[in-house]
Amino acid sequence: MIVARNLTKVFRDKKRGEIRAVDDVSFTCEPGRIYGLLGANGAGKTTTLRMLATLIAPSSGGALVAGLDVVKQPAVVRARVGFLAASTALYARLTARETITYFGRLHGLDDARIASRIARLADELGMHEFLDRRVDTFSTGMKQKTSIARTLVHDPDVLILDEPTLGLDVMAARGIVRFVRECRARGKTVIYSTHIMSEVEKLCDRVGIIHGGRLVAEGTLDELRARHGERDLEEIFVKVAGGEAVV
Ligand SMILES: Nc1ncnc2c1ncn2[C@@H]1O[C@H](COP(=O)(O)OP(=O)(O)OP(=O)(O)O)[C@@H](O)[C@H]1O
Repeated sequence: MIVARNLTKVFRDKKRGEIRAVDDVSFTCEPGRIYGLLGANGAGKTTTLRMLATLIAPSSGGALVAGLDVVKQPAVVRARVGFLAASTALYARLTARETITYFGRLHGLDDARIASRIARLADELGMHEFLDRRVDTFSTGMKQKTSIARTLVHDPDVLILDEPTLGLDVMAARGIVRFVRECRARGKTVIYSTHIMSEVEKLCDRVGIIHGGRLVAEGTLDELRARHGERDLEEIFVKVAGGEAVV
């Protein structure tokens, strides 16, 4: 479960001055549910996810992730969370299996556990054909599957996925979306950031639309449709986030 309460992050930038990248954001995502964080470039999605994954500390407010406080217990939170960053780099010279093993060891897993996790993740993500090939021979889709597998090697309860289908072709993106659905069916708590409306409509149980660092609309798709008198999520998005960005 993820409970964000008044999450706020202020950056101080020499040129731009004070930037309220995330401003008073509160929401809840239950286990077995996918929460979609929808926003344009620069809206504050990545900053929100980085606070939930304990990579940066909030300026104010806080969050409970898997029942743990991100500010007071960051190391324990990290053990329970899999964070897929939008710009994950992989070591070109390692194979997929070596990459996942490396991250498994960083999480303190023994070799038998790592081998069984790799077998399972390779089944679920369709990775068997390229597990023992070097990453520098991979397509973008293969790289993304490897990044996801290394992110989830420790079988975390909470998945924090920042634009997981960015740059993928339709078939590769569908494979990732199917995998995320299966994670939900197994009871994982998933937060999924994207700017692709159709993915939110297909995948997410609740949606938060973030604009200029603020959560400008929040609820199930049906609630948002009823509240804004529109069926199409893109129309709702333009209504609530169509103005100039605040930051
Ligand atoms: N370390 C930082 N220092 C200064 N400003 C930052 C920093 N990180 C993010 N920002 C600013 O905070 C705002 C929100 O950025 P963020 O990356 O969270 O947006 P986003 O919704 O993830 O966008 P995108 O879809 O482009 O990744 C932007 O104005 C960005 O320039």
